[in-house]
Amino acid sequence: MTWEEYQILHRQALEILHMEWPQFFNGLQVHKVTETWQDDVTQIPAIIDHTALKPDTTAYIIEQLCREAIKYKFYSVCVAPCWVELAASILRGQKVKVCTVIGFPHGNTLKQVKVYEAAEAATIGADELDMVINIGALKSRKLKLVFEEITAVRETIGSKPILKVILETSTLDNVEKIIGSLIAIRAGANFVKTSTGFTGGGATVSDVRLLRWTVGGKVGVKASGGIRDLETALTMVRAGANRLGTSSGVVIAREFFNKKGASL
Ligand SMILES: O=C[C@H](O)COP(=O)(O)O
Repeated sequence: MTWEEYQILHRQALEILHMEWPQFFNGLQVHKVTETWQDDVTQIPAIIDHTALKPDTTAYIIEQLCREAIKYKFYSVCVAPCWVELAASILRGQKVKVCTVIGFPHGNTLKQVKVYEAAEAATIGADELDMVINIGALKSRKLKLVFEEITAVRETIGSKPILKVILETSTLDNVEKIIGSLIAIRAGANFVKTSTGFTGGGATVSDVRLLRWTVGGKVGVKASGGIRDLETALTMVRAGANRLGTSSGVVIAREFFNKKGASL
């Protein structure tokens, strides 16, 4: 997609937001969209959320995930809520953060359930929460519902835990991706994130670029789902990602350190 094509989609998204929900624009500061994005690609492991979210993940896998995160200096481990306490206890005193998921993977549970899950997760040690947006509501243009859910989570957890909103981009058209991102920013999200890795498609370069163009430089973009090697990781960062979610972190980190000729 070219910059000109993007701008047409951005205008369409704003028109839909205005039509469906005029109050959305009260106080909204639409940032000046910048065409280019550059980030530091020299520290790939340090922006990886080292992820194990499969239903059959065991305590042993979580312990191993935490050990790997310390060894390769990943940003965080991303685990299901039931493993937050264990991960937090292993990582106490370490730089590696604990990230968990809310309303995962489908995003179609009740708002109250997401709020409760987020509050509990933060209490037991989660530093970062990756919350799945209500995809069906977004596609039905029930935009207030989408917004209220993210706002409710943000207000409940307070300002400290990092809140990432998973859009599940492979299920959305481009205008929906822009609308979802604008709502997420307005509701206080710190990041927009492409995918759960559980519903078919994962991160694509064009989606990452589109999200970066939409959120500007102050909000993060996490690319996730299907990132299996260093080249893909680098491509995502060049497109605008400043965080990567992947269950292939060790493969990517080994490639990275081999290439740099650095020892751990
Ligand atoms: O949130 C991150 C994803 O679940 C990771 O997906 P992946 O297993 O395709 O790397």
